Amino acid sequence: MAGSSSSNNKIDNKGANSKEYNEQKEETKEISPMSLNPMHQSSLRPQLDLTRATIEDKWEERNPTILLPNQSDDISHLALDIGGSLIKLVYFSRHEEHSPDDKRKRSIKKRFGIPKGSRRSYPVLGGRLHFVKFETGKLNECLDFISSKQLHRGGLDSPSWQSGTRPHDNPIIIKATGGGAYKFADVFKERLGVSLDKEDEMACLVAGANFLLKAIRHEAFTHMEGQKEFVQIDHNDLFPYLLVNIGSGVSMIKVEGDGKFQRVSGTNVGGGTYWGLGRLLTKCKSFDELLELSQQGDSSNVDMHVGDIYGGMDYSKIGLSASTIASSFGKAIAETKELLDYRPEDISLSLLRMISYNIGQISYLIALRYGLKRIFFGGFFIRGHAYTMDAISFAVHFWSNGQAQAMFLRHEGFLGALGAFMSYEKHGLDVLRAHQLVERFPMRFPCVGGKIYGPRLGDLSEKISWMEKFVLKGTEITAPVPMAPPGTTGMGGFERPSSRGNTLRSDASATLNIGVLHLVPTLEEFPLLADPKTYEPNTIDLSDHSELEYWFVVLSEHLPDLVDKAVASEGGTDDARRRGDAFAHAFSAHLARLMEEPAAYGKLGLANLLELREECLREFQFVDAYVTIKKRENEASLAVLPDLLIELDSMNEEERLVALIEGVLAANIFDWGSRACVDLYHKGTIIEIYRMSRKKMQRPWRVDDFDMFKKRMLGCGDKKLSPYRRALLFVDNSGADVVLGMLPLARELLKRGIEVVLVANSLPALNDVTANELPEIVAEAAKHCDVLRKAAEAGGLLVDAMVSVEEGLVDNSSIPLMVVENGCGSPCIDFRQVSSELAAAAKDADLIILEGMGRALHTNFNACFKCDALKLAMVKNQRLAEKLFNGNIYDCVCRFEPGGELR
Ligand SMILES: Nc1ncnc2c1ncn2[C@@H]1O[C@H](COP(=O)(O)OP(=O)(O)O)[C@@H](O)[C@H]1O
Ligand SMILES: CC(C)(COP(=O)(O)O)[C@@H](O)C(=O)NCCC(=O)O
Ligand SMILES: [Mn+2]
Repeated sequence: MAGSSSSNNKIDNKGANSKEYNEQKEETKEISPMSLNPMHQSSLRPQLDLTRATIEDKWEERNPTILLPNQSDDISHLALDIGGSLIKLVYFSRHEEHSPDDKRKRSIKKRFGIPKGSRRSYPVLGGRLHFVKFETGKLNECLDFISSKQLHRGGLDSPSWQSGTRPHDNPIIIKATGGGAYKFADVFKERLGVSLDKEDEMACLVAGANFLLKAIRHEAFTHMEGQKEFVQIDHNDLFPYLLVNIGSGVSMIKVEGDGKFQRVSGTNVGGGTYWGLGRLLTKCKSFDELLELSQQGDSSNVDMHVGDIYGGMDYSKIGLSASTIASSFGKAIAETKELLDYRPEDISLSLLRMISYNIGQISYLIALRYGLKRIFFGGFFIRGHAYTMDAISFAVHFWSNGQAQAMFLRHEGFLGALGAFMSYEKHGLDVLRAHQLVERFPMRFPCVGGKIYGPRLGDLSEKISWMEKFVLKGTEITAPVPMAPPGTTGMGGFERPSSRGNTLRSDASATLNIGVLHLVPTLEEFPLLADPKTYEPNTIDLSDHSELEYWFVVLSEHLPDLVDKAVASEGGTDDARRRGDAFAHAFSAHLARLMEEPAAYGKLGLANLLELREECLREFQFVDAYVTIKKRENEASLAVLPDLLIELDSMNEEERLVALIEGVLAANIFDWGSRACVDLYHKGTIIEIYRMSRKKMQRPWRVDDFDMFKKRMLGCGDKKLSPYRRALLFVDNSGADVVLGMLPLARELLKRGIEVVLVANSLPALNDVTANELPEIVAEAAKHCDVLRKAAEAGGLLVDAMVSVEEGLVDNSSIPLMVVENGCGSPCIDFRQVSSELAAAAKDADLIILEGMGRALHTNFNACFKCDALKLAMVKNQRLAEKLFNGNIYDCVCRFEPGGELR
């Protein structure tokens, strides 16, 4: 059970000894090679130095990069909110998600004229935002942290820090808000040599809240009776709202727009009251201890209820049931009892309820007074604690007679710090939109049963050795992303919030339910989505617990095989094996956490889970787990491609079109992510399995719109429709899937005069082919096929042709075959966030072909596009087949959906 800190749960961690350790202590990290790269210099400071500025990149006429050689890098990427109880830090680290600017990319850029996003104007893009907090009483720890990471000098990746040269006439200025910005200004100057640039606290809270509500999907949620539900806020219908920030004290702010707000009220009974009174009354040593006590409490031993006054009866005339609290702490008037006669657990719970109800009630009254329909609660008093949120929600619901509802924010306590960070105008964070933000959840703290047992896990080797120590002890590991206690005690009812689990997740780095925010400038919304507002990528929402349980088992069972492949991909060395085992433990821990609290990382769909697995592999430095398999399958498939093309060419056009679609569906069987398929691969060679799969392709398929597609392609009788101009083919797996399935289809489209863009992953995921790998595969295929060769040349895919493209020598009369990356590294695709290449290529496209289970079924099965869409996949999972169309494993889907005016 979590929270049972028996001695075998504890280890001797580096610098942590065998006791629970303060998680905020951080060791100085090594400078990564990436950070030494001058390319990673940030180009901003308060005053831009434009001397000797030059313009880079001749191709980017529209938005050339401006190099500022004399621009130093000493603006801070750190902002602070120093409150009465806690110091909150938001800091930026530069981690550009770099892929080499290769020839393929350059030729695509040239063709589509893709700008480099808004990077130049907003230098904070291309990195990560981190959220950390410290107790104000332990200011030194905070100063040590800043100093160890050199955050006040622009971070460890700042060149000015590495060279040790900082111009003395240019003082370091850090944006700070909260009372401590005044109170501790001298300490910051003395210890770090920085000046705090003070920003108004209320303005920061509002700026932070507005940014989060607009830019982060699933930031706001309701919490009633233990149930968390994310609320999608319409950006155009956000204002006005009431922001209630529950810190040490409470501020209530009426927000009417960006920078348009008024602090309309507040109360001195807040988080400081709970912690302060609670400490005096219970002798607790920490806020978390106090909160944890409340979870074992029974407040009826302390509170006076209506029933206590009315002889066990309800006071129904005015709608008060016997169990309603009539007077918090009212029972303590008994003269016969002293403080020690009360259980600290009961006191803590009573206090928590008293304060939460009081804040909820006042908030509702204020919202009523100012005619505000929405109330958002922030501040660290909430601490992602289910019971606290339920109590506040209950109060709002109770006093408004169900008319109003409380909403909470995932970044609850960081509003002010985020607002202060945004006040660095040149960072341009405020122009960021949801599609440029990706939240990730790396392992950060050694955590067992929800408790932290050591300092922040700095680098990979620390992560691995921590895992190994715990494995040796046979202890259950849970992912070190804290979460709220799960479940309810069943004590529910209207008068008593029910979510009182037995565990309290550690307050690790204060990142309760929040991850690291990646700011990715190159991501865009896919322009062909019919309705971006209602688009939901996930077909399967894992909020149905049985669904989550099923996928938990599927992914857990697949792990040993995945680890074997991953380890082999890195040469099977001891180091790779250690990383592989650590990855397995880390991913299992994520799964276990999500089983307990499905909303811990935001709204969870199957696509998120599959992506988490790929990210977790990358975290343990597995660059491409299926690299060998992919290579082998590509070679085998390329060897039989010429025969297949001859066979296809001998058919009439109708037969050929069926054979091509059949071929795509049959070859989609090569999926190393499917348990059933992997078992199958032991039974024959790739080509044998491919043949077997093709033989079984009898129509009608389970979903069979082929005739509609055929009519659109070939026309009907004398009636011919104008051909498509450009098709985007979202390819899936390496080997037969792409070589024997999608390439022949691409060739047919090219022959019909349709431009083809192959859209592939930016990063590896399972055995999916990547955009980087495709030019070589196409080049091999082109050796046996003139159509492909000419098209690939025109599309700048062949090495010689690439040079010609750069020199402008390519014959533009041929129909081009191009390759673009999709911007993701997952087996699924979320069309809200795709690469700028893909977005640019989509502008003239009038046909989309989505292939494979991940892209066409797990995601986008229900997606609508502005143009025609063909969704092709073989279902390689029994449950999914049953769920989607009452079908069976190996059923095939050929779904054609006319878009735009035809729909
Ligand atoms: N680890 C913690 N230590 C102290 N207080 C905490 C902790 N976690 C949550 N809290 C609660 O959060 C309150 C502070 O919230 P915060 O939003 O940071 O306000 P402030 O800016 O006034 O410090 C505390 O008064 C306490 O109720
Ligand atoms: C990850 C995948 C979606 C990839 O499928 P693909 O897109 O390659 O057709 C698929 O392998 C999958 O759903 N696997 C888990 C289900 C199973 O093992 O049955
Ligand atoms: Mn795949």
